[in-house]
Amino acid sequence: MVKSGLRFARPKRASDGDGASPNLYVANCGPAVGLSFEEIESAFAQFGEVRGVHAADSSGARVIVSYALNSSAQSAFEALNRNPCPNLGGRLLHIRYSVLQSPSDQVNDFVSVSLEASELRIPGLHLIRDFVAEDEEKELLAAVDSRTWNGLSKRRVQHYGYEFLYQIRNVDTKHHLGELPSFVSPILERISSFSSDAEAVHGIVDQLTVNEYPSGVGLAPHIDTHSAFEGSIFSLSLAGPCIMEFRRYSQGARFPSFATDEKGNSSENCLRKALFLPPRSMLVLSGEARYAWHHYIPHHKVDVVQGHNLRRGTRRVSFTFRKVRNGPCCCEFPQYCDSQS
Ligand SMILES: O=C(O)CCC(=O)C(=O)O
Ligand SMILES: [Fe+2]
Repeated sequence: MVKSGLRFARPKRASDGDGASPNLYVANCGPAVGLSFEEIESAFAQFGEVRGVHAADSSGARVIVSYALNSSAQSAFEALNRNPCPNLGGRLLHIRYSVLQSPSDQVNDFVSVSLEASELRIPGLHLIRDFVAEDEEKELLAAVDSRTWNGLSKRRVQHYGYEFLYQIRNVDTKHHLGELPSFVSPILERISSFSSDAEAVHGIVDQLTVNEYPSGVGLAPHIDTHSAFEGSIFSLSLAGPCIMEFRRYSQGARFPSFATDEKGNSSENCLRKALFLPPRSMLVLSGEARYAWHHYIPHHKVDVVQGHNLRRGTRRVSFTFRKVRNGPCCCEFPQYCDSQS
């Protein structure tokens, strides 16, 4: 039985709710690790009446098992926590007591994922599938793999044209690294022929960041700094898929009055929409999509897309092409603009 509509939280402190909750937060357990809700329910039902099994978040690997009685939760906790569970293929479960969140604390971690950019109805957001062919994808990956990667804490990057400095979220304009490498010339040609953006022509896109994300690694919600780049942003996905979430915060972006946790969950209400990015597709962000919406890659190994669990590849490599800005940004979204605040 899968219930939705109720949200449970992992207690903030290990002792919170110990033995005083009928709800267990169970990690390493769920459809993403090959366990159906029915199997989970029947394994936990040995310890008492199970009222429901809920997805704890959109990872597919963490569930809430909700008992009728606290004592059942306690028995299951004592028997199964950090012990291989014989009825679930010997899986080692990590269990904590969970508490029901009050509606004001609830953060909706479930955003339905579209396959088509047009369904999101975000002006300036476009996705072009099969922007490169499979053999070109291999060549592009081989080209960057023969160059030096720079290690960040969870992913690796390469910068061309200008270096992007993560501490200041801006580019070092005084230090030109040279022309973009010749292996991206066909991509630049295609960008200029596909794009209606007059600025986005070959030779005018002058900065490239290549990101390599291992499976399970994402990117914190952000808007690319307005004062750093002008025109459209073009991001080519290679090697593996991911989902990208778009968020429109009412408070603006530069001096946010909200806090986001490591999953990007925010205490402030925002509009959230998500798009599946298949390998070899080109995402184009312009206008409102580029200047007013945060983009975010959740830190998932498995994305739930239209009811299917899609496992990320061992890596996703993206090529993000941008144009370094000359002069301040004069966009129509001053609340998100570092040049205008
Ligand atoms: O990996 C991607 O597609 C997006 C990268 C990105 O948003 C960035 O580098 O600012
Ligand atoms: Fe970005």
